[in-house]
Amino acid sequence: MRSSIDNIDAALVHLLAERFKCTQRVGRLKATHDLPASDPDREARQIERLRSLAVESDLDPAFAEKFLTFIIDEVIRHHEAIRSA
Ligand SMILES: C=C(O[C@@H]1C=C(C(=O)O)C=C[C@H]1O)C(=O)O
Repeated sequence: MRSSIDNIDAALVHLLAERFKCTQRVGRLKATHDLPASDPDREARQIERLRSLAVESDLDPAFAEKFLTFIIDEVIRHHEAIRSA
């Protein structure tokens, strides 16, 4: 069991690293085109989507929302840092 948990944790880190590579590119585009760091409509759509995927997968939707919000907050922090660099 623990070796599967280790593999899953490694996959999560790799997936997050890929996601942050994409969001860093979005952050650079936003800074270039003078767009705001955060897009609340997109965030709300993503949160709703992830909540319903969580329900389908038998994962607590409140946890899925908390997890995504945690990641998005970090992305916005990166976008603001890119903007003020
Ligand atoms: C990555 C973006 O920037 C922000 C981060 C988001 C995310 O991490 O999913 C979503 C919306 C934005 O607030 C974007 O606008 O697509």
